[in-house]
Amino acid sequence: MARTPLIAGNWKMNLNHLEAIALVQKVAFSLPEKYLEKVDVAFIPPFTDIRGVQIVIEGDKLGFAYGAQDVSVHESGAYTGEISASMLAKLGCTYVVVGHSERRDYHAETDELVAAKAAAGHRHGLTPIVCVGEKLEVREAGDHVDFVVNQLKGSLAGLTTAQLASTVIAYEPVWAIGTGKTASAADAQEVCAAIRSALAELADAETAETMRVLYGGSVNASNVGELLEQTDVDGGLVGGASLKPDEFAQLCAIAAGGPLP
Ligand SMILES: O=C[C@H](O)COP(=O)(O)O
Repeated sequence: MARTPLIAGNWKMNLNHLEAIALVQKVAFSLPEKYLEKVDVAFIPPFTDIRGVQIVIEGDKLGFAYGAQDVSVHESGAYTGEISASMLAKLGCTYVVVGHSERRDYHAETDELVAAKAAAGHRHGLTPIVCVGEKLEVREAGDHVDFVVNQLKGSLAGLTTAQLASTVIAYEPVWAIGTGKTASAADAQEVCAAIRSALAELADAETAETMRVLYGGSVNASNVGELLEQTDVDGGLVGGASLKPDEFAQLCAIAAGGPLP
């Protein structure tokens, strides 16, 4: 089954709304539209940038998707500082990232909360990008596959097969995030394959074959090609390199099968 690769640029807490518009325009200028027939490209900006990103993408009819970095489990009400899935859907978001390791670490997010956020996204037609990944000590102990599979099962608990079918998984080893240390392509493949097997148990083999499993952690234009050659790696959740428009455009072009001219 051929899965269209997805490259999602997670800007984290970078770029104000004016810088956001400029970055999307620069990527659009550098990346000819024909590449978007072979790769799905999404921007995941801070909440305050989403409206601007929507306006430039819709106004210029750009073939990009966009989404948010987090979502509330609640529908509405007295939850100061939170953003609901219905608000994101109304802004035209396709994706919402849930369970990023920075949320798990700095905001004590549990698997249970991550699963509830994924469910909240699904209630409003958003595609959750559910992040999982082990810390260095877990990998050094050789427990990374078991750890990630358990974390995955907890973070998807309660989702139906239909919801799983429209969920994206991102494997991000924590030790590779923002460190310049990428997992080797073989390491990424090992865990992404284990994730797909677990998805086959949670849903069924056919559904698991259609689901996209991304790798994240120091992905750049130089290593994305080898990562995407792996059978079970279907794209990248890109942090630092997504803030550099020329590099991000090149990275997307490589994911589409050929570098920019
Ligand atoms: O969400 C993106 C990841 O945390 C990867 O970030 P990075 O590419 O800066 O390592």
